[in-house]
Amino acid sequence: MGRPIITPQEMVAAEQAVFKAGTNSFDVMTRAGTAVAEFLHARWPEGKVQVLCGPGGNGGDGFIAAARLAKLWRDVEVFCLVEKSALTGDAAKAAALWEGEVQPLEQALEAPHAIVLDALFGGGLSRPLEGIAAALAERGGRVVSVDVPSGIDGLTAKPLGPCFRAEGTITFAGLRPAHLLQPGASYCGLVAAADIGIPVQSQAFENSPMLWAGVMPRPGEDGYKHQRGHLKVVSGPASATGAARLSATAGLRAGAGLVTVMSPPGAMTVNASHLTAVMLQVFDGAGDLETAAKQAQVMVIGPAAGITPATRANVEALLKSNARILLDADALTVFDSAPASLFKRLRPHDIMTPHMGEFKRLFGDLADTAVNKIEVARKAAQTAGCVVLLKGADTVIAAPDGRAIVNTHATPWLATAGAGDVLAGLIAGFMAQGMPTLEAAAMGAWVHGEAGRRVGAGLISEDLERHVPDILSALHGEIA
Ligand SMILES: NC(=O)C1=CN([C@@H]2O[C@H](COP(=O)(O)OP(=O)(O)OC[C@H]3O[C@@H](n4cnc5c(N)ncnc54)[C@H](O)[C@@H]3O)[C@@H](O)[C@H]2O)[C@@H](O)CC1
Ligand SMILES: [K+]
Repeated sequence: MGRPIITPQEMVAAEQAVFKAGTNSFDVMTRAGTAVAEFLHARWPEGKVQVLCGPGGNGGDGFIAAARLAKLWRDVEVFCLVEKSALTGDAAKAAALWEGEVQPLEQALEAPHAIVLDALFGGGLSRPLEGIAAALAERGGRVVSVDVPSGIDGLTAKPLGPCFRAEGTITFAGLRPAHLLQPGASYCGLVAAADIGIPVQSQAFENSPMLWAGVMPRPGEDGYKHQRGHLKVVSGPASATGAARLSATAGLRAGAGLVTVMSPPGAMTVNASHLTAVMLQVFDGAGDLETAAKQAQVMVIGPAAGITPATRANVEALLKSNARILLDADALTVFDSAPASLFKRLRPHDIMTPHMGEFKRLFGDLADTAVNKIEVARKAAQTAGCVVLLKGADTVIAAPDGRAIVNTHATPWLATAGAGDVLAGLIAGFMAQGMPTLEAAAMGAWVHGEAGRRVGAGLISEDLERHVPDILSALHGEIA
């Protein structure tokens, strides 16, 4: 299914439910600590391990991991923020399993080691690290963290103050927002989620082909192009046509049967001189677009459309048609003074794909008031009444019904002119073939990220579409 995302608070509730039903909480901690040791030992197999234990459950996992690592013949030293005798509950039971010495945390600063196991605090931390814990966080070195890097708020994905920067993080049951959202994710390194027998339910998932492979569009053996959907992309004026063509070509690569660029009369020549498989149709005003939308499954408007009253009228006309609409860039910005007039027209199967700048123009301070980016996108989707894909290193896609998908399958090289136009085209191309909007957006973000990774350094947006056939072939289990 892809890994579920739960908040630290939801994790506590899930644990409590399982404990209430009779599962022994120390058995669960034992599974957690054992998973920690195995994660560390498998990926960092050599060198002395310095285990830093906090006063609560996170420290408990650390003691169990230390005992297990010693059984695996690892050289281990344990340091604790509090006296062993001050530990209570499961953490005290865990500490009792560690037969070696427990040194005060201060002594860890100078002690020789190769790898640090950071078991100071979990994702529920609510105040900044102080004193020796803060000094250890700032020391650097090779760190493996339990649950989250200590000092990071698992819910908001923000550092509370000084925090550890890990090469790897092992958490339990599902992922926390901090493992995927920035800036927290950049402190986590490689993230594993161990099954410790706590079932979790969530409406938020890490993007993975497993989420949408079942509804991936695929042409039938006896299919023809008209069954694969018609996508139409609205072009800007003569001096700004490239963005629409990037979207259109990506839509064709995504598999839409027919793709048409809708061109203003003055841009026909320049569009015609650059298009081959993509078709071209003239439009002169909003009425023409509304008519054209009757012969389309999906319309894309926004890439270089122009921040003009005409663009606004075009969007309003398209939203009267039965086609699903993808709104990007200028099609969003033209509503910055009257977002409600856009929101009342949008339907649950439409989609907008803003970056943070465009988002803030439409949704104001929502981006700063919601607890994290997943909630930001969720609230925006509810407010706008359509699917919202909020771009970034951590792209969040949310539907009005509360489902959310976080895509981190990407590369910073994608932060370049035109990459968003390609993303819009891919999503619209999948939608044109009948894929539900949320899943089409998740697949679009994933394929886009994978294409970006395959190009790597030096990427320009024109490079992306060439990689789409191999990526789709692999997703369909065919040899490219
Ligand atoms: N039985 C369970 O509940 C399980 C818990 N697990 C582990 O337990 C962790 C959660 O345990 P806890 O809820 O005890 O949380 P923590 O282990 O993060 O410890 C919180 C404790 O630290 C104190 N504290 C908070 N901020 C501090 C600061 N800046 N300086 C000094 N002290 C501070 C708090 O007052 C509280 O006593 C998870 O992260 C996970 O590693 C796992 O073992 C799975 C099972
Ligand atoms: K930790």
